[in-house]
Amino acid sequence: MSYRWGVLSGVVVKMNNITSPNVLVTGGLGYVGSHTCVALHQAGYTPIIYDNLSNSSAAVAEQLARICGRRFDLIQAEVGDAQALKQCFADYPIEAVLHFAALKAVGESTAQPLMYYQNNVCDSAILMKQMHEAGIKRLVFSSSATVYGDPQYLPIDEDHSKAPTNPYGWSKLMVEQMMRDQCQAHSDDLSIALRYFNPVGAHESGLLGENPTGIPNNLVPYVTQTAVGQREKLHIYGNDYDTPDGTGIRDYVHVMDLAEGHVQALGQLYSSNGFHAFNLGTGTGASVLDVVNTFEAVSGRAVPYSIAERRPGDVATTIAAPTLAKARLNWQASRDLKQMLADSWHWQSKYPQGI
Ligand SMILES: NC(=O)c1ccc[n+]([C@@H]2O[C@H](COP(=O)([O-])OP(=O)(O)OC[C@H]3O[C@@H](n4cnc5c(N)ncnc54)[C@H](O)[C@@H]3O)[C@@H](O)[C@H]2O)c1
Ligand SMILES: O=c1ccn([C@@H]2O[C@H](COP(=O)(O)OP(=O)(O)O[C@H]3O[C@H](CO)[C@@H](O)[C@H](O)[C@H]3O)[C@@H](O)[C@H]2O)c(=O)[nH]1
Repeated sequence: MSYRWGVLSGVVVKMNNITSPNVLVTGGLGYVGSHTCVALHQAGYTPIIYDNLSNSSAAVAEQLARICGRRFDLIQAEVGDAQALKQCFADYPIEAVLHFAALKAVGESTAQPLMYYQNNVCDSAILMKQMHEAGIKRLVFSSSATVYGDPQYLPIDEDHSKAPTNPYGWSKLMVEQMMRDQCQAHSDDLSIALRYFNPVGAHESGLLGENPTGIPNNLVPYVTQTAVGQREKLHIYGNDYDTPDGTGIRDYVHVMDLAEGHVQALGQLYSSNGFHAFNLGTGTGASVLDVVNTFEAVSGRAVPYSIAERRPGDVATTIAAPTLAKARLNWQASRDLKQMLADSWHWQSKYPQGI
């Protein structure tokens, strides 16, 4: 059965009659959201995907069906469309919302801040209002290590000062504040912000992965696209940082580890109310040259590179303290850098142009 809500709201396709708890996944066709749909399915939840396809492709839904052996219902709509949300909450009993949908390019957010505040903050307020009206009390939000700004100490724990250095980062911190205030106002609301460090890697099948449009901003997709021949060479942004090899150090975390972190966070939402924030990272750092060398070793491909100027806004090192997530969510990253890069390469070599 399929039916329309009208031009703005898109299409709902109802295909399944499943009794496992429904979880609404906004941005479920995107990079982290799609991998999380796999982990949710494995854990016995039914993801209902809600995405406007602004930065993803409907082909991801097909890949999910291949991995999971079933199709998930897909609602193509805007998070800021209150009517579409109302209809969705009327159509499905929803246990919890996992809110991934956002714009995420730091540079673009500096050039077009209002677009970021509208899409990431205002639309999140609309989502939270509709959740409240529908009596849905559980929310897991994709936050970012970017809320901390320039590290004052390492590793960065959740109490570190919050001082975003760009509108994207502020948009994440503002949504966290809305969640905090909403939980304060409604004592039975439960919400968790997960502050990701640097998500990389792909599903082990090679059927899902990071699918950036245009020239990648992030290191790992640039490395894999260079290795597959799409880019001539990698530009390493600075080799004069105060790090052992002079290149920037980051806490890379496998996207399937992140996905499993969301499942753990959902479990926590049944036992503890109020607002909580957790870092999701490994607690160890890798430099740009570590990434290049490890990638070459696992892929057998050369990655030509040259040293370029530092990129404005970059810091030398960010590393998470992931201890709170271990203590409270019983979550710990288990996949190492080799695995992350081998899986990224598996995906990229299978789909050189993405999907
Ligand atoms: N990937 C990272 O490096 C990283 C790091 C920290 C935090 N995050 C956060 O994690 C979340 C997921 O990131 P990702 O890397 O999967 O990004 P992504 O762009 O791959 O996925 C986001 C998805 O949301 C959809 N979307 C965006 N705005 C929407 C809207 N208004 N209504 C409906 N759908 C909308 C897009 O079409 C896309 O499918 C984002 O909130 C991002 O800010 C990502
Ligand atoms: O072509 C490239 C791209 C990156 N780098 C370097 O590689 C490292 C990692 O860069 P990148 O993958 O762009 O990640 P971050 O700059 O750490 O930013 C990511 O991680 C942050 C913390 O989660 C999020 O806020 C951002 O949105 C997300 O892009 C840094 O040292 C960069 O200078 C290069 O040398 N060449």
